[in-house]
Amino acid sequence: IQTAPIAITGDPVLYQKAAPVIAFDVALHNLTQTLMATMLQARGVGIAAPQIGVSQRLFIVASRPNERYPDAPLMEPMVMVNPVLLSGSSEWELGEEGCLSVPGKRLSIARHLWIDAQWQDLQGNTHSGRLHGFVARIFQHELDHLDGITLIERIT
Ligand SMILES: O=C(O)C[C@@H](Cc1ccccc1)C(=O)SCC(=O)c1ccccc1
Ligand SMILES: [Zn+2]
Repeated sequence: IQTAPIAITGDPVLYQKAAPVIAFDVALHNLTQTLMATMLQARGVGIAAPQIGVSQRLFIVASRPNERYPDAPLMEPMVMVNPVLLSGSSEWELGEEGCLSVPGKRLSIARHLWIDAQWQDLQGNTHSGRLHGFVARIFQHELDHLDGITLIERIT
């Protein structure tokens, strides 16, 4: 399966608002496979389509325990199409984040403790649910990518 180069700070695609996915076709499946392979190769816990130069509203959340979040859940990677943050907890939590598009940086970012999210799967079915902790953090980080926001913009 093909991997793709990851766009890094300065690449205009990272600062655009991504377009909604409308075709749940074989092209979307192929894009998702490339996205997944690229994330796994880069050993990320998430990745958004704009990070491989595709300005579409699609990302993957793939939490696993790691040195910064040892109690993070090990989860099957979740493909989220046209994701929406419906509401977020009033409590925020500071946590260390990295970004595959901002190599070598670890920044402390405030995120909602939990969020109510809605998204579509690759078949176009709509799902919704409450995400907590590290999974909620990854979702919020990836959603920023779909809105042209990277860690650097979050800090400033
Ligand atoms: O740039 C990305 O979207 C991937 C990013 C996702 C992310 C990491 C940490 C918090 C929120 C979102 C990464 O996977 S960075 C590299 C990494 O594997 C990692 C970094 C910090 C903590 C745990 C993992
Ligand atoms: Zn990132």
